[in-house]
Amino acid sequence: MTIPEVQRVSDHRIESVVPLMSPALLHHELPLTHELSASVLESRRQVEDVLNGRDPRLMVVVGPCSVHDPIAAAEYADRLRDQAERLSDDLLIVMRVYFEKPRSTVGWKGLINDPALDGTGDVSKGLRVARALLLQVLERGLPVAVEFLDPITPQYIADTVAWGAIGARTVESQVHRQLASGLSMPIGMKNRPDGSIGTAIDAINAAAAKHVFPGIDVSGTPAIMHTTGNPDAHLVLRGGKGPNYSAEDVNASLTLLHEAGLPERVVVDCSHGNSNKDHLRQPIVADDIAGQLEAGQHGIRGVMLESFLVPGRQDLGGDLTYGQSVTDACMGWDPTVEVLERLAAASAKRRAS
Ligand SMILES: O=C[C@H](O)[C@H](O)COP(=O)(O)O
Ligand SMILES: C=C(OP(=O)(O)O)C(=O)O
Repeated sequence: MTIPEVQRVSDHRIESVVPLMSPALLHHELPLTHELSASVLESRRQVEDVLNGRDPRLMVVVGPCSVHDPIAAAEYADRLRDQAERLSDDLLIVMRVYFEKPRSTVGWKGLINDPALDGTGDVSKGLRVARALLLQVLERGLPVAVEFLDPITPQYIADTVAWGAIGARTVESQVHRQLASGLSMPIGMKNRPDGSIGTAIDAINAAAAKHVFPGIDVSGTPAIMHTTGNPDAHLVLRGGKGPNYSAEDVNASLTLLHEAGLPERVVVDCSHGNSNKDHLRQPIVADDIAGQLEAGQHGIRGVMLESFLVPGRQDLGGDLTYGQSVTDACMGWDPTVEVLERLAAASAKRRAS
């Protein structure tokens, strides 16, 4: 067989192949210092304590739907740090620093995949920019949340993460469940976009088990990963065809978890299917959840909010408004502070009861 024939057989639909640095090289360029490692470990411990009911606070995962401008994200982190400190008796605030966007069909896939926002796909630059921002957020004293979408990228960034999500579109995927079984932090399993909670419960069980699968190690070498299983995978209610945040929905989910022999704990996402992607509805959802906390609902261990400096969303393409989402619509800063205060007061009341 001639070389051109071999190429036709193997790379028929590959346009080009561009080398990528190894995770170890990126860690070398942008190291997690000893101090920051200690802070990640401490944040993970706090997240685990909240999820396991040893810490009565409410976890709030809050931040932009996606990061497209690291400068605006760093400004957001500055503001959020002040709130996290101020409300720390009642809330464990974790910043959404989401770089990987799962698309229903096609669309911008996030800053790691396409840091220039124009489809040129400079993944090397994307990983560098992402890791640099993650370190900046940690330096501000905030724990970090991401969605894990690509099975290769965790080796580049997961050492900085205190809470991870497997999204609604990938929660049924064996690849993602295996990945979750080996990740070092608690993982939220979202209900499927059609509302299926059983699929997320299957994912929690699958992630708790040991797995063996092919992956890459930190040097970038193909490796067979043997995982221990992740005991801290948990359900995230994000709504489906309709919302699923009501007291009845939460109780029904807790019952399903109980019947599956799993800890009765949920995180409720105020955005996505629970707000019908209308950012103005997120405070309404959060207020309902606050009411449930005040009524003594201990199964709700966390809340997710999509929030940025400027409310709403914009399309990529033209001149961009600083601090506004380019994916789903986000709450603006002032309503975010009001929602955090409402949730903090409800968390305090629940603790007192
Ligand atoms: O969180 C963001 C979006 O909801 C998710 O990436 C799916 O977006 P899409 O349906 O617009 O592709
Ligand atoms: C994509 C997200 O959520 P979901 O998987 O629930 O759609 C997200 O939180 O950014």
